Amino acid sequence: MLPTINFTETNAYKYLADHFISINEKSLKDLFNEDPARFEKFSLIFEDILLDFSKNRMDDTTLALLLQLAKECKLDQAIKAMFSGERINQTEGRPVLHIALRNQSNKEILVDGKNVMEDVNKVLAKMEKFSKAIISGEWKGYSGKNITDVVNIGIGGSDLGPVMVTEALKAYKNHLNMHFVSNIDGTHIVETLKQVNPETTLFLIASKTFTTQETMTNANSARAWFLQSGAAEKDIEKHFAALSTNEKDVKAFGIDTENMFEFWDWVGGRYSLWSAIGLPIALSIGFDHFKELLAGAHATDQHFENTPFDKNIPVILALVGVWYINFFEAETQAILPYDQYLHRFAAYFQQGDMESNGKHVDRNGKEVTYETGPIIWGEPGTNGQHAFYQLIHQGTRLIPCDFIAPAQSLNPLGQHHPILLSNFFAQTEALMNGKTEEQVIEELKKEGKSEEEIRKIAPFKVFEGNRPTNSILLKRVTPHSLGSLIAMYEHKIFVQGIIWNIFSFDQWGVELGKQLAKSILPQLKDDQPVSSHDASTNGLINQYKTWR
Ligand SMILES: O=P(O)(O)OC[C@H]1O[C@H](O)[C@H](O)[C@@H](O)[C@@H]1O
Repeated sequence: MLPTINFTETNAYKYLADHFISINEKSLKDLFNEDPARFEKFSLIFEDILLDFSKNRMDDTTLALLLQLAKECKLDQAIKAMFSGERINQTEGRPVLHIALRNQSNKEILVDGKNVMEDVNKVLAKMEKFSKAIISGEWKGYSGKNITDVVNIGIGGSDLGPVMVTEALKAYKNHLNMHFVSNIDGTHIVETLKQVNPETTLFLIASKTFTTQETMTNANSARAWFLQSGAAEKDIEKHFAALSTNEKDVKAFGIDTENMFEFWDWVGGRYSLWSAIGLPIALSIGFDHFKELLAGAHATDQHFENTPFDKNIPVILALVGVWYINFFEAETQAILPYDQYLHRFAAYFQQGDMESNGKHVDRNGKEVTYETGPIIWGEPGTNGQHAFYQLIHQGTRLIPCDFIAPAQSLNPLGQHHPILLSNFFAQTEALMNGKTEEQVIEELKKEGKSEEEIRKIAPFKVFEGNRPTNSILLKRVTPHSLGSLIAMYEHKIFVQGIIWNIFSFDQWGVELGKQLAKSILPQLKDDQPVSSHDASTNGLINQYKTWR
């Protein structure tokens, strides 16, 4: 069982609330001037990843109090509960064991007296054999040709992780063309099927439940297309595989369980890229690289489990986030990777974070009286700079940002990488230091502007600065470092959920819309006007009926 402590009733919270008043008056510039050792104190290196959290609006006291908060919320107990396989997803009665999927130490993890590592290793071995057969061409399509294209059909956690990782690790990719179909909009599957040949295409039907409407509809359309293109029922076994926990429905769909890659209810959808759901990753970059991804995540797991909180990267990331969300009242968190390969990283953690911690009821079943999960957003640098950074620099909101960049480029081309990184370094410096009115006036004078012109324009050119950032500098994007980085964010989300006293591993909030869609669908069959909804919904449905 997880602790059920209301963090606003801890001593640390009360001290933090007082302490906030004095910190809020200080600028980041002051904090750096006051403490020459600030960078050394407020940065951590883990393997080839440096976290610099020194450009945050906090000092030694803040950190000490935040660490005390973690202690008072019994974070240590919660970490132990997760790693030991306790059913910490209490609202669904399940353990939370994505850490087992990448447990390269193979240390036993027991659930109901059974070591889950046996099943995990069995499926990994099956994934290895299968991916090797497909990649090498030993596995043939129904007409004897090699597989050239893989179409993953899944949505949410059965899509976002594999998409993000295959994009992030494109530099490690083999000859297989990867396609991902998620949206129920027929356009997605139709446009994808235009690009592939049934004789050389492998479809992966990825769904934890194997009941998700979008995925099953897309899967059935893919199956129909395959059969209409000249293949026979018996050929399905060469071209369709399932990644799921639901053996019964996989069989009913017509997929041989030989081609089923299993995972278990203790793997949350948004934490499933390490499981059979990662098969498209293994196919795209090869199984050995997939294992390195798991090893990177495992290294972070060990760091998270065993490192004192003051040196523990996920814990620090989480506490700094809590500081902004609950004291500075920051509503959003930007994730800004300065790496084109990481272009889906923020989108991935929109699900990871917002589906986990977008909760308004605490672990006692009571309405919370404080903010929980932030709104996660972001785009890769430098594109974001030319789009929305204006608001981050000069808008009225405080937006904590995580800047992420690799020191080494996987595509060193002329001056591209130094230019990219000069922007990465410049942005966090600019956000911290800003530009004073005196500096603006000085610059305008140098440009030869008149007193009158200077007076008019100067206020608009001032940057107040004092805007907080984390910088995460990786040596290089590799399967290992990416695995580590993803796991850092996963555990950050876990820590925040513990502090906020919420359940991070269910997602009841997505159910209501699904339920209503199911009841609306039959009403769309005929042209009879509907009147059973509110006036707005009736009006929209009836207009649709006249226009379709
Ligand atoms: O993998 P599936 O069972 O098809 O689920 C796909 C997705 O749909 C659900 O609505 C949940 O919100 C997600 O957490 C999940 O990843």
